[in-house]
Amino acid sequence: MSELLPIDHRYAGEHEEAQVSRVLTWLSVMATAFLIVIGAKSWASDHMVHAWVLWSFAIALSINMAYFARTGNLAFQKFSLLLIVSILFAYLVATGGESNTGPLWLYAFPPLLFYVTSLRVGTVVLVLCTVIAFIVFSFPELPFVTAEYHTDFKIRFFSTLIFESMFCYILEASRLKARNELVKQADSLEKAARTDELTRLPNRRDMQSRLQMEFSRYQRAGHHFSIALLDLDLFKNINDSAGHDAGDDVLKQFATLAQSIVRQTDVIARWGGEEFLILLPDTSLLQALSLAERLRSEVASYPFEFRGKELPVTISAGVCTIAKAGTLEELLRQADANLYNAKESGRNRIAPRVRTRDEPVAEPADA
Ligand SMILES: Nc1nc2c(ncn2[C@@H]2O[C@H](COP(=O)(O)OP(=O)(O)OP(=O)(O)O)[C@@H](O)[C@H]2O)c(=O)[nH]1
Repeated sequence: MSELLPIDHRYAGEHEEAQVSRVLTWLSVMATAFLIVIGAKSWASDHMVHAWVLWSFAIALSINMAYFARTGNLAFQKFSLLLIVSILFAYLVATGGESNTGPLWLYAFPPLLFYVTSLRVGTVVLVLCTVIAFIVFSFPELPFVTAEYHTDFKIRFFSTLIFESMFCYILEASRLKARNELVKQADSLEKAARTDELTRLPNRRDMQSRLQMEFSRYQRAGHHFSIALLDLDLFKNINDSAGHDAGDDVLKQFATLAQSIVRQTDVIARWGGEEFLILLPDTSLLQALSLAERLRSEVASYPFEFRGKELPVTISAGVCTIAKAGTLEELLRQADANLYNAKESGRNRIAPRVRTRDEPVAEPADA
């Protein structure tokens, strides 16, 4: 039974990754520039150690950018950027930076963290950072802590940081929800654009892209494939005698029957009107003829009916293999010509003719 092609979001995913990586690169460039300038300011104020520490972080960020430009490893870029920024913030909180304003830079962390990681990882890292900041604030006598903060500042700092973190969480959660909603909508639109509304089979557009893919596979690796172009015989008579609804229902019944007969790897699509096309990957002409013949005979003996009334349904088919055609256009043209021959020879048959038990026949020249 054929399935619709799975929607490929790899392109969208890659596009998103590229965008994240661009944002991270720009943030790294800006942070490096800030660190150089603030480091220079500290140098000018005779805070040599602080200046050198800030420049070291600027160097670390530059190395991270250069490494990413060389390897393109986004996961590593994210991880090392977060690590550098976390250590920088820990340093700023512990030393107070310039005039005890270092902790203020921590406000830049929540949006960056949620953007770069997930909501869960971001929350865990933020809680950890808050705990570390709390320890530094509470125990100024710790060996690596040189700054002391006013109680008022500590209370305001924590409450605003927690408020900002929650706000960023909510914003990121709604951004992700909207994004997932859009992806879902794009998914169903894409599916609808590739599905025939009446039979729920892949439509002509979908089949054309599958044919193109199969043809590329044939050109690349020499995998042969065949097609069978099917047409319901004298379908107009069904519409005329039993009504358009009956015709529609017959098309649906035929689609279900045909899907149950073709292999999992074969694809049957509604090619248009009462015409269907089966794509048979890795299938020779003889195998394709045998499948088409089986389908023809199953259809001829299947009790199609509409509102209790039995309807006589048969199909004709033109089969062709890529080995005999060379190009997709020629393949379709030959299958169509064979279908025409099948109709001309009396319908309810396959062309080129296949040898049956009770009717041994030679293959025609156009096979
Ligand atoms: N009910 C219904 N009829 C359709 C649909 N699509 C095409 N048709 C009808 O299919 C009929 C095709 O008629 P023709 O092209 O004359 O072919 P045919 O009667 O099948 O005769 P042969 O192909 O020569 O065997 C037309 O009457 C179309 O209106 C559909 O979706 N539903």
